[in-house]
Amino acid sequence: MSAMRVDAKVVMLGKESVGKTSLVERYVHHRFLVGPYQNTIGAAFVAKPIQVGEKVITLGIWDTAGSERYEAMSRIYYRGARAAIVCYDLTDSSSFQRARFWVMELQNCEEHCKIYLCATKNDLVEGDRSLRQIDYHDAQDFAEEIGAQHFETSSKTGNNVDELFQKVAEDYNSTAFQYMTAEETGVDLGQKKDSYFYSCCHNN
Ligand SMILES: Nc1nc2c(ncn2[C@@H]2O[C@H](COP(=O)(O)OP(=O)(O)OP(=O)(O)O)[C@@H](O)[C@H]2O)c(=O)[nH]1
Repeated sequence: MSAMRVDAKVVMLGKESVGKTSLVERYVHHRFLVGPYQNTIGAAFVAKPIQVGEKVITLGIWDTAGSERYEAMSRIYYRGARAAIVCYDLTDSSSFQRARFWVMELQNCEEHCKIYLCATKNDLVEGDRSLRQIDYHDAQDFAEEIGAQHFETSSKTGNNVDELFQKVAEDYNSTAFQYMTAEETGVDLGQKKDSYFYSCCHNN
C-alpha cells in the first residue's frame, strides 16, 4: 500500500471547548456540527491537500484534546510540527491565558514551529458585543509580540477559516523546511490520494 506524503505537520492547541475540532470540521468538511459538545480524547488526525499556486501542499493536521488531563499527550503531537494553530475563545478570557501557556511551550520547545493565534466563535461576539472578553487590539499586540499571525474566525459561519489554513500552507510553501513523510507522522494514509483520512476519538 503506498502512503500519502504529508508535507507539513500542523497542530491545533487550546483550552477545551474553544472550538478546535469545529475549525477542522469546517475546513475539511465545510460543515458546522450542532448537537451536544463532545470533547476530543487524545487527538484526531486529518490530512488535507491545499492548492498553493501551482503546487499542492498536504497539511497533516493534529487536533489535540484541550482538557488539561491530556496536556502531556498534546506535547507528543506538537513535536516536529511546522505550524501550530493556538486557539482561544473570544467569549472566554481564561482561554486566552491558556493560549499564552501554549505559546510559551512552543517557544521553549519547538523553535521551528510557526505560531498562528486563532480567535474562535466570532459569530457570538458579532451577535452580541457584550460577550467579547478579549479585546481585538490586546490579542493583536500579543500576536505581534510573539511574531504570530492573528485571525478571528467562526466555524459556525466559516468566517476566516479557509484564510487561516491557506495562510499556513502558503507560509509552509515559502519556507525551505524538509518534507515529512506519512511514516514520520506515524500515519499511513493508504490509497486516499485526493481526499482525507479522519480518525476521531470522541467520548460517545
Ligand atoms: N457559536 C459558535 N460555537 C462554536 C464555534 N466553534 C465551536 N463552537 C461550539 O463550541 C463547543 C466546543 O467546540 P469543539 O470544536 O468541540 O471544541 P474543542 O476545542 O475541539 O474541544 P476539546 O475537544 O474539548 O478540546 C461546541 O459546542 C461547538 O459547537 C463557533 O465558531 N461558533
